[in-house]
Amino acid sequence: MVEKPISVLEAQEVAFGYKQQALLYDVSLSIQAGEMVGLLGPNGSGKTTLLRLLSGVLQPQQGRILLEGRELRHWGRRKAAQRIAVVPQELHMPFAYTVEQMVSLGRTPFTSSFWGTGRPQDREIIQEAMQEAGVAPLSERIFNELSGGERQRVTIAMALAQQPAILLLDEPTSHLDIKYQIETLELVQQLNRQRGMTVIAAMHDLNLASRYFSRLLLFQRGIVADATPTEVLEPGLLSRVYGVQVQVGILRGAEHLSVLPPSQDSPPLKSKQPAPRVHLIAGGGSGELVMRALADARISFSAGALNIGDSDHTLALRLAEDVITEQPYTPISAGILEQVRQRLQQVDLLLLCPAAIGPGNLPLFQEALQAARRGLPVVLVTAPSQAACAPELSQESSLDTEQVLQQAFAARDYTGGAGLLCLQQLMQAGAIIASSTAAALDETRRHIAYALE
Ligand SMILES: Nc1ncnc2c1ncn2[C@@H]1O[C@H](COP(=O)(O)OP(=O)(O)OP(=O)(O)O)[C@@H](O)[C@H]1O
Repeated sequence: MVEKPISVLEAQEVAFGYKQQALLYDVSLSIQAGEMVGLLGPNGSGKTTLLRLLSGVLQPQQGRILLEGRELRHWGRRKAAQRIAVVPQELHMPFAYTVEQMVSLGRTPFTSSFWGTGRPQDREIIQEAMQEAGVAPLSERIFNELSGGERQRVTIAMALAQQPAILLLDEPTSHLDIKYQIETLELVQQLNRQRGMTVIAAMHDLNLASRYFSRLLLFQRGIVADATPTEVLEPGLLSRVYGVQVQVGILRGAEHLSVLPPSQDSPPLKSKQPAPRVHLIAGGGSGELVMRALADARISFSAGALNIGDSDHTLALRLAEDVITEQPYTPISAGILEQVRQRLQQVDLLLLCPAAIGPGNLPLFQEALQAARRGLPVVLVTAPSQAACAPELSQESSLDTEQVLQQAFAARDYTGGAGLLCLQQLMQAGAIIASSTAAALDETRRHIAYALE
C-alpha cells in the first residue's frame, strides 16, 4: 500500500475575516515538503492574511492549520518558530538595532538569550545567514537607516538564521532592483533545492513567479487555481482575476512563460471557448452546483455581477468564461449594472440562482426582469431544499406547490417586499422553474439547442 505523504503545512477549510467582515473562506491546501509555491493574486486579495494564518500569527475563525500533521495552534510560538520563518513585506524596528543584532534575533527560538548569540554555533549560523543574504558588509549599520532593498535582504537573513524547514515570504522582491530580485529568488531556489526548504512566497511579478515556482496558487479571497504555471498563467483566467487583458507566451530563447500587456497592434485575445450563450446570476454560494454542472457539461457561461469575496465569485473566476465583478461589500453600481444589461442582450438564456435578495443586488434581479420582458428566456433555479420537497408536493394539489414556491421566494427577500415582487413578476413574464440542478441543466441544453436551430 502506498502511504499518503504527510503535508508539512495544510489548511483545512479555513475561513477568516477582520472585524466581522469575511475575507477568506473555505481555503484548503496542502503543501508537501520541498515544494516551492508562488502565491499570486491582486492587491487586497488576502495573500498576506493567508501567510499570517499559515505562520500562526492569525488564528482561523473556522477550519484548521496543520504543521507537520499537528494543529499549528498546539505547537506553541517557540516550537513553531523553529520550523517556520516568515519574511514580512515590511519590518519596522522601534530601536536602533544593527544589522547583526537584527539577524541574531533569528536565533531566539533556539536559545535562552534574547540576541540568540549565546553559543558559538549560533554565531556561526548568524554569520552564514548574513553571507547568504549578501548583508555581511552591512553588519554594523543601523537597520532603520538602510534602504528598502537592504532592509528586505536583512529580513531574509534573519529568517535564514532561524534555519527553518518552511520559509514564508511576503512579496520578497517588492523593494528590490532587478539584480537583487533575481539574486533573492536564486537564493530562495538554492535553499529549496539544496536544503529541501519548503517555500511559499506571495508574488506580484507573474514572470518571476513562472520562472522560479513550479506550483502557483492564484488567490482571490479563496483559491481560484492551484496548478503549474502553464495552467495558472492562462490569459482568460488572469484577465478575470486581475481585470486586465494580458498576453501569455514563451519568448524566443526562453524556457518559461512570460506575461505581457497586449501590444496595441496585436489582435484582441481570442478565447479558446466560444462566446458564452448563457449568463448566470447567483451569490452567496447559490450558484455553486449549477456552475459546476455547466462546467462539467462544457457549456460556456458568463456570470455576475458578483462581489469579490463572494464564494460564487471565486468559483466563477475558475469556471466561467467571463465574470462581471463588483467590489467587495458594495451594492451593484450603475456601471456594473450596465455591463450586465449588455451581457443579457447577447446571451440566449439567463439562469437565476436562488440567491438571497437584498438592497445591494435587487437591481440585478430587476435587470433580469427587464430582460425577461424583452423576451430573454429565464430559468429560475430553486434551492436544493426546495427541490427536495418538490416530489412530495407534486402529489398534493398544484396550489400547495405554488404556495411553497411563494414561501421560498419570500424567504429569500431581504428588501421588505421588492425582491419577492420581482420574483413574482419574473414568473408572470414567463420564467421557467427548475427545481434541481439537473433540471436547470436540461433547460439550458434545450435552449441552447433551440437557439442554434
Ligand atoms: N489588520 C487588518 N484589519 C482590518 N483589515 C485588514 C487588516 N489587514 C488586512 N486587512 C484587509 O484585508 C484585505 C486583504 O489584505 P491582505 O494584506 O491580506 O491582501 P494582499 O493580497 O496581501 O494585498 P497586497 O497585494 O496589496 O499586499 C484588504 O482589504 C485589507 O485592507
